[in-house]
Amino acid sequence: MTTTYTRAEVAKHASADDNWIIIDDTVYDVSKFARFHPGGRAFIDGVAGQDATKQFYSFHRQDVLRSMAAKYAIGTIADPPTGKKAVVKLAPGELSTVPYAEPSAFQGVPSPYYDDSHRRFRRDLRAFFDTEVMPDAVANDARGVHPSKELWRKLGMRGVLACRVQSGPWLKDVVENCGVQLPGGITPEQFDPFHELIAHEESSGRLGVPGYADGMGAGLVIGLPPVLQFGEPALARRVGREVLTGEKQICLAISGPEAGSDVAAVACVAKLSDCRTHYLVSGVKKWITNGVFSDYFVTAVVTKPGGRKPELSLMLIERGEGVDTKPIKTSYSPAAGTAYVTFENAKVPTGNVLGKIGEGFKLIMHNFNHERWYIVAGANRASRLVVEECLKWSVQREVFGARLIDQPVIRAKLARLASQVEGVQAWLESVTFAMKHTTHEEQAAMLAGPIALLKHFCTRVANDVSDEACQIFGGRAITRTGMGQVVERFQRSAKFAAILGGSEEVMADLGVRQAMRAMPNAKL
Ligand code: HEM
Repeated sequence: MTTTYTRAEVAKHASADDNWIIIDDTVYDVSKFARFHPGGRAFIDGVAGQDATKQFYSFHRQDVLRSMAAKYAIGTIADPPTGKKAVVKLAPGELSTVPYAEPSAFQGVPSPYYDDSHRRFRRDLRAFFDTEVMPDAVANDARGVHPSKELWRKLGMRGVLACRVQSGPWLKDVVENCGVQLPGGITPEQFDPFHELIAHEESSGRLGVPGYADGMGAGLVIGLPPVLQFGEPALARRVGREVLTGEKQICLAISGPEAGSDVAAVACVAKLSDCRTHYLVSGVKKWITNGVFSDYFVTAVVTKPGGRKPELSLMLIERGEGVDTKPIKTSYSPAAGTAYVTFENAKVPTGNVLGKIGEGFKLIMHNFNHERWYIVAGANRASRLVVEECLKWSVQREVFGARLIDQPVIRAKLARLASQVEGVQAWLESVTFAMKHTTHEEQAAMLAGPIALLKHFCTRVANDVSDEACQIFGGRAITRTGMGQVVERFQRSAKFAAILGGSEEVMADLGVRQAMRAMPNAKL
């Protein structure tokens, strides 16, 4: 497409049968397209021979140019308009320059937390997701198609999966023995909780496709750590390698229809066989993210029933005879693979017990702080994306003769949303710094309360972001395609983070109860 045209030349093609238009600096011949235009031909005919940039951005997202419009492009414009800023088009891997669209450290603001390795790491991950994932993610999210096996392998070999579980010897193992390369060329020794934070932000909330993004590893982030930390060494190495290279998939199966967040009420039972070589597991698990396509289920089972305090254990169950999964329809995409899992005398070798029999509750609790921290990373990044959408839309949408951004009421909403998202981010980074410099035991003692309150704060903020973004986008926020699609997907899924990993109410209560433990006999 090397041909260039002047505006005067384009203006000669100004009829319904011979219709050229300009969008940004590109010339499109839309003569044939007009009658297929989803918005009707009148709009297209109405701008024949003209620069339709402003009208185009009133009704379409930029990706329509990359997809549908591309085949009608015939050249570029020789005389771009003077005095106007060109519309920004980010290349894969480039970060947004819209204010508040990225954590401030990635918009040039000095930060004590990040160095060059983190910047390289984020850009490399962004480029990977922009080129390998985003082209299909929106369509697959809508169709409910979860990430393909090929994509999983790429996520594995490009180190994305390995960077989403807590650091440990497994990272070095898959780099040295399985050919996994970490994003941005970082080494396992360099990897720290800030790299992991970035990996969660880039792999989930930033993508704007919540169901599809959860389908790309939510089960792994919470399911694999107990195997790596508490599995027999040979089992941990085998499963760790298979899952981190993207060959196999794993999920965490704790909650059941009888027990939502009440872990002690789990009714899935494991009975030791007479020959004592295996357990037979029977019971049901519900809301198991990635369960539909997982090969492994890290499952909480009752090994000794006993009223309110049954003996709980954790086991790795492999898909096979006696294991059945079916999809649950949730308010976000089936691409997440949310499952109803049934075990019927599923045979589990005793070597697949994680930790010791009876340690289930302790093992589940072991990773709860990390799980909540990861949920905040993804959820706040999703809120931030919606703030970016709101900022862009407020500037491009004109109504009652003025831009939305010219209305004080809109500016007040934007101020509140941006401040809240930045507030969560600042606290999240300070907690991440503390995680980097403390042992697991110190984190349990010092950070359990703050992380619970942070999660509560983050999901309250997401609720506000969802609410206000809907008001800013109006009818477009409840329309699955077109301008408001990111907001529409967000408001259908923002509540997820307020429920899973400990509900908002439980988080608030836990945070205050933890504070009371440390409360001195202080008086006014
Ligand atoms: C090559 C140029 C164009 C292409 C490929 C195109 C494509 C589309 C597509 C795919 C939609 C469906 C909405 C969506 O999913 O985003 C749409 C809707 C629409 N388009 Fe276009 N369009 C073009 C140019 C224009 C222009 C220049 C105008 C106005 C002058 C326009 C006005 C509209 C309107 C009013 C709608 C309906 C929006 C709504 O439902 O709210 N289009 N167009």
